[in-house]
Amino acid sequence: MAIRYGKKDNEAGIYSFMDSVAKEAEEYAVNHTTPLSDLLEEIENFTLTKTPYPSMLTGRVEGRFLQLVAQLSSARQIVEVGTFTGYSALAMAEVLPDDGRLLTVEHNRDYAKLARNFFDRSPSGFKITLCVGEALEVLKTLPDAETDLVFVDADKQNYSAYYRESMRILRNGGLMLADNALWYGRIFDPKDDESRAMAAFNEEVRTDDRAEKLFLTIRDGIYLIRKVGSVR
Ligand SMILES: C[S@@+](CC[C@H](N)C(=O)[O-])C[C@H]1O[C@@H](n2cnc3c(N)ncnc32)[C@H](O)[C@@H]1O
Repeated sequence: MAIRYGKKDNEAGIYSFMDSVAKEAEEYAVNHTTPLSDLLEEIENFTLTKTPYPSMLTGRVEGRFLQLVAQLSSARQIVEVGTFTGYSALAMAEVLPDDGRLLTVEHNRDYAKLARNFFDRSPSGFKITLCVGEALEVLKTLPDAETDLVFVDADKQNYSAYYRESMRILRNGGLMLADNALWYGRIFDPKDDESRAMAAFNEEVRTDDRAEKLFLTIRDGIYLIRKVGSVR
């Protein structure tokens, strides 16, 4: 099924990266990428048609990418910051082995309820723990160096703080994926707090010798970071 992206979120609001830069390329990529499970397709359709901010959804290309990264890195312990309707969490959980676990954190109770209902319907739902709360507070409770993969997709002002906590909880060789690293192109000339925070986060990662990094222009940008040194 062909899926069309690029809806404006609201009248006042934000256009997706695809609208302004590469909508056709994005649709082409979607239609040349293996669809995910029926339930993930249902979550995607639900989110695109029934929620006020559909562009928050990662979607098929990024969902498949997250699955591949989890598979190729043989991840067993995954932490996600920003659940929304549960799409990316479930995508990664589906490729985890049965003894793998994914913790996802969401501070909006309504979104958490929607996600939990979807997780309950999935045969992979038992691998997911959904925590309702402030992501930074939850990350601070996690042990050092036991996580294989962190996916950050939430409030932009906290990305640097999420990065520091991720570098603490990741094992050496573990991976962090930071979504919206391009922040709709606003990082090139940041004019607001969120854009400045994203530009500062990208710069912090770029100059951190504890990390190998690859800046990907998939969708709204994904910063792929591999922890290679010990935490100072
Ligand atoms: C871009 S959406 C996540 C999309 C999701 N990863 C997906 O693929 O569908 C960001 C989510 O993070 C949540 N969020 C924002 N700030 C948060 C915080 N400080 N703690 C926990 N959740 C937060 C928002 O409520 C929102 O649901």
